[in-house]
Amino acid sequence: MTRSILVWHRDDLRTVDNAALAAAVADGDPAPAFVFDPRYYGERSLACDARLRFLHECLDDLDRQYRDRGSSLALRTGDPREVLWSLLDSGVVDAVYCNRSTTARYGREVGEAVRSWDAVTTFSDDGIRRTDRRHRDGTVAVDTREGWGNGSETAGRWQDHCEAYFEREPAERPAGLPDNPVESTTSVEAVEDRYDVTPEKSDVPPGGTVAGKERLSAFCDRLSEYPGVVSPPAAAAERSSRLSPYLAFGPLSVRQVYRAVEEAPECRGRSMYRSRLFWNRHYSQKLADWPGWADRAVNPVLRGLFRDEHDPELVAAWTEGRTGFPMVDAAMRALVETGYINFRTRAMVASFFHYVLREWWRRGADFMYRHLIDADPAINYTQWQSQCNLTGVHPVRIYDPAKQVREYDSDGEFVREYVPELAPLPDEHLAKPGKAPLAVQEEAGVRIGEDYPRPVVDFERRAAQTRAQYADLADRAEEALSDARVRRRGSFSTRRREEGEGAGEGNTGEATSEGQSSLDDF
Ligand SMILES: Cc1cc2nc3c(=O)[nH]c(=O)nc-3n(C[C@H](O)[C@H](O)[C@H](O)COP(=O)(O)OP(=O)(O)OC[C@H]3O[C@@H](n4cnc5c(N)ncnc54)[C@H](O)[C@@H]3O)c2cc1C
Repeated sequence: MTRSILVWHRDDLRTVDNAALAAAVADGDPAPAFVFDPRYYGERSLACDARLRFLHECLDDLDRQYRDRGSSLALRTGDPREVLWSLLDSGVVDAVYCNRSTTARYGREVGEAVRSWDAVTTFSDDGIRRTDRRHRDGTVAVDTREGWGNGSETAGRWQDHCEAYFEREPAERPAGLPDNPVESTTSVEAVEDRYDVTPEKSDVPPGGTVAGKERLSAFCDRLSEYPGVVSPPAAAAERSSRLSPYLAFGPLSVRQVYRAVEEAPECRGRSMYRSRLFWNRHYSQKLADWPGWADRAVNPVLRGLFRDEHDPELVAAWTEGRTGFPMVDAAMRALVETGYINFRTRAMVASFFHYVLREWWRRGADFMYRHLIDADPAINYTQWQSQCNLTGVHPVRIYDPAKQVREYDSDGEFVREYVPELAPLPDEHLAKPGKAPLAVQEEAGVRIGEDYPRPVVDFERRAAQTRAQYADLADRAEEALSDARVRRRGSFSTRRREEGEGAGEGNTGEATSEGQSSLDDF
């Protein structure tokens, strides 16, 4: 008798390049399903409504793909462990197939529980090395990045593994499918009504494979522009790929994007972009190796840093974009209004939160995670830890927000869009509006201290205080790295450490955020 195989979709919302679906087609009758978990909805959820809407659009699109082939996407609500167990237990399906998802906290707990059942088969055709052999503390027993970049014979093994993934032919979309024996007990509309999903963000891209493919094809046509648009925040919002939410929810796979980009004419933009797709896989690998990334500092000496100094007023000024530092405020308002800011700007606000406001990184990382449409635990939390040097191997890079305005928004396009109260000021005063002479303020009709706040902290003083504190901790942090497991978690790049990345830009200790410009630069 043909086996009925439930294909459990999570962050793989596509029918092409889907190993679990392809295997279900080969082994029986696929029954595709998605389970809305109430944990991701409501006040305490770490997903904003705009991200939930993006997910819902992806589900509508996935359902259309299945319907075009004679099936449909079954929708259920509840704890996936209970929903899937009851479908297996009642005999509606005989087995569950799913792709491995690299996540943390609750999502990982659910995934691991389901994966342990005999009736469940998991697939990991995603460039991530999973050994699943674990130490007692949950870390992998085999170093998946063994030999990486250290000149040994095994150097580059992870890179080879990842490259092989990119080069392998992806599974094709199934042609025709049987009826889905799993009935939907809910709908996207019912879930939106029940949890009052009312997105307030603007300029959010539409979800789904069709929209993702259109975006990918338009981006491939302008790949040569990429190096020039990736850093300035206004240009990046308009002209960088903006494919990250599609990669996070999976209406497009990283491999599909990689292969489309490989077909474009060779140019610097193409190789830069290709590197970023490796970074995407690299950070997933880091989280797969150690799920603790989302919760605690890699280096035990730096754990809990600034946690007790918490100042709710400062955190509110940061989240609401009223710190008195125009680039930080524009960035935070852009994040909340649109769910997107580019890499450099994310790095700057993270660095500002931790080093300058001297706040515990997790509060900032969770806030950003909630608002990003492309929120990916593997990238967000590892990036926060690296920007805040919680590994003990990175330089303390403190971005000067005024310098960011001068270098990446010199015509004030980004600051004026998100901090309109500063718009009438001449360009040269947008970096430090408090320094604008009173006559200039008067002529522009902008009073700093009334229409726009003065800086909430003394940047130089706080930056110096933090640098001194990190210097004090340096020896102990270095010592903690003698524990092989800690060192391995923090091992982004031996090369970067040797070359002292971050010493550039006038010895301010500020790194270029494009420091990772090649595959060796992890
Ligand atoms: C503090 C911080 C938090 C971040 N959180 C996330 C997150 O939750 N989700 C997320 O997708 N990206 C995150 N990034 C990485 C990066 O900022 C975004 O991937 C990028 O801005 C998305 O825009 P894009 O699609 O136009 O990127 P492009 O510049 O067009 O890059 C293409 C793709 O490459 C990948 N990529 C780019 N930069 C990185 C990077 N540094 N690390 C890993 N992958 C990368 C992304 O998948 C991206 O879609 C974070 C960066 C920082 C500094």
